[in-house]
Amino acid sequence: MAKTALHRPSGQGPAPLLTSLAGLLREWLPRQRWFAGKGRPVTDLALVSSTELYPGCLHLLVRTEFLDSRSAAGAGAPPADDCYQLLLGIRKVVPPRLAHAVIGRASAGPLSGLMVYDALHDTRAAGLLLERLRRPGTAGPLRFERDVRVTLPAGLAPRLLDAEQSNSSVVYGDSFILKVFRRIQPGINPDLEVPCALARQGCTRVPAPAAWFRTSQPQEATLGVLQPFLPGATDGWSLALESLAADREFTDEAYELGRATAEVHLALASALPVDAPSPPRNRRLAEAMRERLDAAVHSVPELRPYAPGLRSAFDALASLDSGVRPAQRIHGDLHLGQVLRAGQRWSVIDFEGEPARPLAERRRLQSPVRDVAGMLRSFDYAARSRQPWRPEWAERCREAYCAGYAAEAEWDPREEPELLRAYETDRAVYEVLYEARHRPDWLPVPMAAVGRLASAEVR
Ligand SMILES: Nc1ncnc2c1ncn2[C@@H]1O[C@H](COP(=O)(O)OP(=O)(O)O)[C@@H](O)[C@H]1O
Ligand SMILES: O=P(O)(O)O[C@H]1O[C@H](CO)[C@@H](O[C@H]2O[C@H](CO)[C@@H](O)[C@H](O)[C@H]2O)[C@H](O)[C@H]1O
Repeated sequence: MAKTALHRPSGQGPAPLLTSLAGLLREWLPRQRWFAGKGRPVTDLALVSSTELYPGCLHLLVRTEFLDSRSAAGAGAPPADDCYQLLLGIRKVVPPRLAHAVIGRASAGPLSGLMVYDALHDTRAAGLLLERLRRPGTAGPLRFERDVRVTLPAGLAPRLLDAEQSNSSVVYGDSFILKVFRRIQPGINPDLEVPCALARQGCTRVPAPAAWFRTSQPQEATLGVLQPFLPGATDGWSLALESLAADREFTDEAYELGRATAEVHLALASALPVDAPSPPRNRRLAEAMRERLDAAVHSVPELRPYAPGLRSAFDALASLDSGVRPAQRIHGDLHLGQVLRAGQRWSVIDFEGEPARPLAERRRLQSPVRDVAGMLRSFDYAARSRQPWRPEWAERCREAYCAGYAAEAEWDPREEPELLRAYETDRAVYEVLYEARHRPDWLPVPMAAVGRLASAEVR
């Protein structure tokens, strides 16, 4: 990844503060669910920016450096680095209600002897963050902005979500939810950009951003987005598992979900640029998929025996000379955990894209078939996550989802079999990497799909 100012601090950062925090953070960061360098020790740490949000609460951007022996370059690879957003509380004594949020006691530097904790767990800090968003303005390099047409009441009670997340989210009084991005990359985050564009387009399937904050130093980057909370909503993953446990069909829900996905894609194609299909683009796409597979084989050697079969999916895409959908902005990481159902209606959330990919890549125009493939993989995941495995349940959901999509979009993703297979394969490879890094117990789920896809012919 190209180094940017967010990755390369200017060197004039508040070094004494780092003396207080480096040891604590080096230990604490790799244990966080949202830390992308899982399992790799932090070899170096630097402050990119530090802002006192209010006395006793520091906003930090920190750069972590780690040895990525799993990268395609192997054990001799240069250190990789990431930038993370932290909100740290500093107190002499941490009350018992915040014991679980403690990072440790600083033993040196200006904070010597003081306790440091993750301030997002602190209702006072989370409440003050909402106050900042209610009253647009700046704090050092941070800018707080909002849609002035939305009423943001004062004093909404905050609670930090306890979900398995790539970021951290705080719910305010069941009215709003603030996503605080953890891994920060320069540029506008698609999770702000895309929902704003959809709101302008009048699409109501996606909660519209009500407020957000960003930094302008050392580079422009989105730090957090506040949006309406959908009360009583349940995510698609929980609903699918409930339906499997009760031996119920999920085809009506899958059909509606297909329609909702198509509605969002149509709105995105109107709101943001679209690119005509072309054979060179197919070849470039297939090449990128091959490269990702090679890198994944390096990291997860279990993939190696399947690689030739998986590559054949990418070869089939490369040799297509027509019939591929135009590229447009898409969701980019669509799965059952990214859709919420309240009453009979599906909403779509989390337009960040696959968190491990660079921001520029996530903002690229892509085929909407990629999202369809993501959701198809998710039905398979649900069916395989329980015993007995129910492949026919997943198959019926997949068909219903595509039928719903076709009814709304007026084109059927099943009419693009080479593209669909290539994207499903690419997604399964991503999932193998994701599970190997984050949830090794789940690795057999995408590996089973890899086995199927490697031996599959285009249907
Ligand atoms: N607008 C919303 N209304 C209700 N719940 C939400 C909303 N947005 C997110 N959530 C909840 O927060 C969880 C995490 O949100 P998500 O955007 O997927 O975060 P991350 O990118 O960190 O994974 C979701 O699974 C969902 O349960
Ligand atoms: O954190 P995000 O929601 O942005 O997405 C990441 O984590 C997901 C798991 O929480 C992961 O999704 C995979 O597991 C899901 C079941 O837990 C399954 O429904 C998805 O189909 C499967 O891809 C996702 O890949 C990852 O980017």
